[in-house]
Amino acid sequence: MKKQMAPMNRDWIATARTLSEALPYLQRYDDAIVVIKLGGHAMGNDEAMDAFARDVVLMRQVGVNPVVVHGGGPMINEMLGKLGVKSEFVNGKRVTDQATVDVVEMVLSGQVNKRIVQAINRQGGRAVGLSGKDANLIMCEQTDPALGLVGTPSKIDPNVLNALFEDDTIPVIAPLGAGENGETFNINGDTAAGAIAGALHADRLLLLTDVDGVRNAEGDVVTELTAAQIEEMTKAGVIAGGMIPKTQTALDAIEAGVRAVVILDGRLPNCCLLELFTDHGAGSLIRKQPKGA
Ligand SMILES: Nc1ncnc2c1ncn2[C@@H]1O[C@H](COP(=O)(O)OP(=O)(O)O)[C@@H](O)[C@H]1O
Ligand SMILES: CC(=O)N[C@@H](CCC(=O)OP(=O)(O)O)C(=O)O
Repeated sequence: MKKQMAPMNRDWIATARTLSEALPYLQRYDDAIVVIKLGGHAMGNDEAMDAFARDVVLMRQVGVNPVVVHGGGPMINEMLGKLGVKSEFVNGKRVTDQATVDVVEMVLSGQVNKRIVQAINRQGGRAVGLSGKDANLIMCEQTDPALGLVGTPSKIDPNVLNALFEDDTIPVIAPLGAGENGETFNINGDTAAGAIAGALHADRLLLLTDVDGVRNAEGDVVTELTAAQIEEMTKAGVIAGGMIPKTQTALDAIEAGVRAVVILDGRLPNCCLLELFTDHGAGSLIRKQPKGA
């Protein structure tokens, strides 16, 4: 039985000096599913990666089922540059031909995925890396012929994830998907995370990025955003660039049954724990509004 996540009544991160001191304050969040999208810009040095991995392991220890979906745009750019392959983005998506997708798969599934898996395992967790191609996790359709091998998830089979949860294992997913005709599709990391969270009816989707939340025209972070506000701010150009697919992913995920989505700064130490286990949370929260709100 899935339990509802309740906020903690005390800010144990601020008050507890050690983990053992903090543990009695933690409720058990049995079977809550939290999908965390770690963007390439939010991935820091080895120390920051270890801190992220510790957060993920601690989540598992208190009974949450974390699922990590990662990006790696800057790492793909670096490798494409080294190989002399030119690349361009249209509406936040990389135009992807066969040579590009080969590099994307090598970098995401090989390099970035294994770095995260190893970091979690070094912190005492049990992580397994996979991409959307494994066990037909993400089947894709072509998003737009003009973008080439960019995919939109058309069918998610979460069985492999449920088996991993049962086995106390943390899935780490690279955003690539399989096509009906054997193609490998490149999926935007936010889109892949939203689709996985939707299929799992996750309790939370955390989109970790390089800003502390969605900012309004005055530059202040909006702590809770409605669909109407997102629409208005996007029309006004206040939500722009990479924040457009993120807020759109959030709205789609809520529609698909995710309880809440939070856009927050992944570079902040303990950002996931601050968001999940403190009263004040972090970043910008988007959740289903009651009818008529
Ligand atoms: N209203 C807004 N609030 C916050 N950031 C915004 C806003 N509009 C545009 N942005 C931009 O969106 C960026 C995050 O998107 P992106 O660079 O694609 O993130 P990531 O690489 O983490 O997926 C921010 O760094 C910021 O420059
Ligand atoms: C289709 C598309 O654009 N795919 C992305 C996949 C990686 C990604 O999303 O990385 P970040 O989360 O770090 O931006 C790309 O090729 O860069």
